[in-house]
Amino acid sequence: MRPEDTPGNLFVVAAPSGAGKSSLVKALLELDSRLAVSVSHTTRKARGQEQHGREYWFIDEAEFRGMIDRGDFFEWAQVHGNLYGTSRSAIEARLERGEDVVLEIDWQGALQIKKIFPHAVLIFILPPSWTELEQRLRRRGEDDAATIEVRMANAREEVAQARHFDFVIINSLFETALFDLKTVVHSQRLKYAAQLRNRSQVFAALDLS
Ligand SMILES: Nc1nc2c(ncn2[C@@H]2O[C@H](COP(=O)(O)OP(=O)(O)O)[C@@H](O)[C@H]2O)c(=O)[nH]1
Ligand SMILES: Nc1ncnc2c1ncn2[C@@H]1O[C@H](COP(=O)(O)OP(=O)(O)O)[C@@H](O)[C@H]1O
Repeated sequence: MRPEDTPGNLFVVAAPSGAGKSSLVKALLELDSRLAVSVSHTTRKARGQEQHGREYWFIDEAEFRGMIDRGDFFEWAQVHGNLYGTSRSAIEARLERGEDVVLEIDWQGALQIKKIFPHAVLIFILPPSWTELEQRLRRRGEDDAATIEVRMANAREEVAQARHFDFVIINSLFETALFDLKTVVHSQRLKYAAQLRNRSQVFAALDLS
């Protein structure tokens, strides 16, 4: 099966660091049992509460380069000085089984994914302002001042990429942004179902069977 023929829906969520993408995706997953998140590989060091295999597969650069050489990644990119990648094993089997998958990756990865999976739905999350973005990074309390500075500088370039995405959601009030995200997911499922000719497939896709 070619990647673009896989029956599952693929959602890609990108945002500048601190915009609230992980919080939104986590809340979405709690509400939507048909959605699974793909766990990426990274060379970044784990933060306090993060667990190997839950937030990320934390590996060193030699291991990461080995995976690149073996063609294990659908996409990978350097972001804020670290390497991040989506492995084939993280999403291929799920999509082939017809399950919906969400990727939380940066804009470079999102555009690579769109080339491989043209049906992927790209969603960009924006913060309400630069000031609020910086405050969220500080309030999160996970990064030192230098790291926050790099992320704020990179945010300018990242936000400029929003125009390549299918949807843009402003995460001002959390519940409103979550509702917007749910609507995009629901709408994509309905669109996919409407394209199916077989009645039972339509019902299954709508979860009405
Ligand atoms: N291209 C790509 N980017 C990723 C992947 N996983 C995470 N990222 C992105 O890397 C950036 C930094 O992520 P992270 O270190 O978790 O910091 P955070 O966004 O501040 O929580 C974010 O833009 C993520 O979306 C991946 O597999 N591929
Ligand atoms: N709508 C919101 N209003 C206020 N704070 C938020 C909102 N959404 C997320 N946050 C907070 O902002 C910080 C960054 O969110 P996070 O999900 O880690 O961002 P990202 O994954 O985009 O880097 C966290 O402390 C989170 O609780």
